[in-house]
Amino acid sequence: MKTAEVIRPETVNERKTLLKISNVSKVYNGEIVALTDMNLDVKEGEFISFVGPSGCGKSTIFKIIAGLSEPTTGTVELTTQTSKKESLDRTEIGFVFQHATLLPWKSVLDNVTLPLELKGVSKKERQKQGLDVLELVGLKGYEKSLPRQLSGGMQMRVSIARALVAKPKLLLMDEPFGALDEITRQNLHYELLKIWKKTNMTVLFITHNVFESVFLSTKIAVMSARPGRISHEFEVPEYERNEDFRSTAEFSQLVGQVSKNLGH
Ligand SMILES: Nc1ncnc2c1ncn2[C@@H]1O[C@H](COP(=O)(O)OP(=O)(O)OP(=O)(O)O)[C@@H](O)[C@H]1O
Repeated sequence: MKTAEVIRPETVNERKTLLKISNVSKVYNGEIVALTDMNLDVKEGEFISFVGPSGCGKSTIFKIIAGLSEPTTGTVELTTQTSKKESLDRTEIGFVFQHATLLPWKSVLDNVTLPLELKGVSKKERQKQGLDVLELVGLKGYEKSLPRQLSGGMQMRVSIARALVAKPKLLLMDEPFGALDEITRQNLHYELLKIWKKTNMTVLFITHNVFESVFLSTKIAVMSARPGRISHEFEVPEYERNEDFRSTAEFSQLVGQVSKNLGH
């Protein structure tokens, strides 16, 4: 079994494991080997970014974690459950995609509360939880708006709110800010970090942007070219994430380290 090279700061994370990916491989149609021998331990409360070349299997591992696809070999365990034997409890996993994928005819509030409606939660309770989560993402007052009346960044906030409304333990974000302009993207970085701290969630985040991965994460998982596996893990020390952090020597050094190991 190949193991990833772990580049650690002095402090070692002692938190409980939330998700364990063990020797996962995925072969599509009996011929396309998307993942091979992938291993990763995710601790509660971590924010892990996945970076790697296009087609290395980042979305594939997210689909396996979410229970939307089965691994060909290996296991993904969320606390005590194993996706090989039974699907993960989806209510504990939220998913945010690159595009907001909102229903255009439904109001912001109705979009956000859709997962609760599907679970049969009463209208009164749905509205309460929906308004709470809209406040959390900074969209208080927009509950009656339609998606087309919002900017791309605001639509993404709605999409994040919809994923948060069911109070997931684990949030999977597949290039959520990839289609946004740089200023909106940076504003959302701060918002997302605030939400992450406030909710104590565990976040897994796919990005092609190394700067973004260093700014947001507690750990960066670098994946090799297809067939993908984790080739390096970088733990990011607990710097205060503010505008100054982006111009520090530590930030540039981490960006350099991660970039140097991409594509290996
Ligand atoms: N349903 C599928 N059937 C067949 N092949 C697939 C399927 N889904 C993904 N693949 C292939 O598996 C490989 C990994 O795809 P995946 O989308 O997981 O990569 P990725 O790292 O997320 O890519 P990108 O960064 O471009 O979004 C690619 O070669 C892709 O073409």
